[in-house]
Amino acid sequence: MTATTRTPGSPGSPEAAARRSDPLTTPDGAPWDLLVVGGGTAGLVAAHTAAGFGARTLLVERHRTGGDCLWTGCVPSKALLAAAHAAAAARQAPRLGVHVGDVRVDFAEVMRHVHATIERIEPVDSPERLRGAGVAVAHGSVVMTGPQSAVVDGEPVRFAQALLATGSSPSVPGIPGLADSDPLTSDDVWDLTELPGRLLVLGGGPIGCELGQAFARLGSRVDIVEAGPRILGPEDAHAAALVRASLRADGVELHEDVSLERVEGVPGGVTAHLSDGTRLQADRVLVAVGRAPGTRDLDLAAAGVELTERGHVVVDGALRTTNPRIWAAGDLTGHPAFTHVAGMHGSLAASNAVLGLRRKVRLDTVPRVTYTQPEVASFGVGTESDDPSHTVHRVDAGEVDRAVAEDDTDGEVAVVLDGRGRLVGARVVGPRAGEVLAELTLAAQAGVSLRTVAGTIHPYPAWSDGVSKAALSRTREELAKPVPATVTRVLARGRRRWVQHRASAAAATPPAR
Ligand SMILES: Cc1cc2nc3c(=O)[nH]c(=O)nc-3n(C[C@H](O)[C@H](O)[C@H](O)COP(=O)(O)OP(=O)(O)OC[C@H]3O[C@@H](n4cnc5c(N)ncnc54)[C@H](O)[C@@H]3O)c2cc1C
Ligand SMILES: NC(=O)c1ccc[n+]([C@@H]2O[C@H](COP(=O)([O-])OP(=O)(O)OC[C@H]3O[C@@H](n4cnc5c(N)ncnc54)[C@H](O)[C@@H]3O)[C@@H](O)[C@H]2O)c1
Repeated sequence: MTATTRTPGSPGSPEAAARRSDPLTTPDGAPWDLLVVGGGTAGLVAAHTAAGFGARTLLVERHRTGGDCLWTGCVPSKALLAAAHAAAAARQAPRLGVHVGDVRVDFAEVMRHVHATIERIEPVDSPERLRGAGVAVAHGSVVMTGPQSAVVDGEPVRFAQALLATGSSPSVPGIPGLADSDPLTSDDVWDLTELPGRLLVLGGGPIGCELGQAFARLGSRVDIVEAGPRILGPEDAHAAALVRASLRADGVELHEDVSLERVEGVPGGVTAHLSDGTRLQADRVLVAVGRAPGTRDLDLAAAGVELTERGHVVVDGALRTTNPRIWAAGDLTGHPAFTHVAGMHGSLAASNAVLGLRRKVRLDTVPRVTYTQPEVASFGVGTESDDPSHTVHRVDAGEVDRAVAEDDTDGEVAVVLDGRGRLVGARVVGPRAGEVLAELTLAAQAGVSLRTVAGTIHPYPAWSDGVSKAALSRTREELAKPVPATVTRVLARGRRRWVQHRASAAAATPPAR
């Protein structure tokens, strides 16, 4: 934990290292081949890719490289969930005959684990790693001044091409009294030193459900207020129902299809007034109602880069903006806001820019995983598709022996096929759902048929047995159709006659001496 014992900003501290800037001009004064704006996942991967191809690349980051994922997103949230799920596993152990006594959570230690996790991963995303790969790194805020020019904290910089990767930040709605209640967001919840006794989570999307469950399992009394009809809106009703039941078992109070009308400060906390008349008391409010693209301060109009109504950068399938010399990747594009998308798109946009390619993004196989318990993982067409040509094959976790052995059967594997039998979507709910889904994502991406998945030997009793069973159920259904059923019956009958014929021929032949 040396980083926390140094004086912030002192020479040699991580803060000072993050602020060290390379010159904004190339050694010969020519424009940069690629200016990368933003050092989150999209910018980091783009800069590494471009420099790897020999492009003279400058990355400018205004805060700290690593972006949302490392400092305030995926990494701390999964570290917090690891502690929360460990507490829940200890509490649930008696159902397997294991008694661990009272479970005690030390929140300060949990947060030390969260920050130690960030610290262990940080070097991978560091300016030193970028410089080692041949990327020049500068600290500062970029503002565009023209189609091929910008300033970094007022200093001019010229580029042949640029790649925008400024990400997104939490939205805080203008609900009366909310701003005055000092609400937490995913940006600063990691600074908490004490577990809030009562936490009101506004928004039941992935952040609201993951953090709501985490805080409940660590000991907070949690209310989640979701304005939409149900939590985890893009997932289907069955997946949401399984997560809802699990959250309730953790003691979370869910208020779905209800909005927060106003927040009133009271001694020691707030009273939240909901549209159904409910009043909730809370010590803190955590706002998780979506994110706004980081495009406001860039003066993109000066560069000829158009924005959508919601402020996302307009990009074509090759991630080129309306300025043909400027590309964009990550959360600011409005593509699914995930680290794996930001990374893949950062790499693709950089290769397109530097090598003059026109490779296109593919969005139909983008996986999304919510790391609640049960975990929910899906891609492509949902199981509630109203296209009559789509068929859905489901396997309940109760049919998966591993789930039975672990007494964890609240889940399922479901695959969606189009009218031509192609895999166009899948959803897995249960332990390691993200890992289990990966095989199906690859199959859809590579155009591998479900019959090939069914014919692949899956280890028993792995969680992937559910995928194998779903694929086999489809194959059996295919074989039961009139034509294949007739063909297989005819083949079996013919084979039986042939075997009988050979047996009687052998019986009629005298044995050789
Ligand atoms: C709580 C939470 C949990 C999450 N969990 C997951 C998860 O489990 N899995 C997953 O795939 N995704 C997860 N995400 C989403 C994921 O973090 C983002 O999709 C991803 O980090 C986006 O990367 P990015 O590069 O587009 O943007 P960012 O990481 O936001 O990077 C943008 C960078 O640009 C810099 N910047 C902005 N403006 C300027 C400027 N003018 N000049 C210079 N620099 C600038 C910023 O300082 C920032 O460092 C989570 C998000 C949150 C909030
Ligand atoms: N596991 C993961 O991959 C993961 C985890 C967390 C976040 N993320 C990414 O971060 C993004 C942002 O997450 P998020 O959960 O903040 O946003 P979100 O947009 O995915 O969900 C926000 C939820 O808040 C609800 N909502 C909106 N306004 C509201 C209001 N005034 N009151 C109550 N509810 C309201 C919406 O109906 C929605 O259900 C996600 O879209 C996701 O891409 C990913």
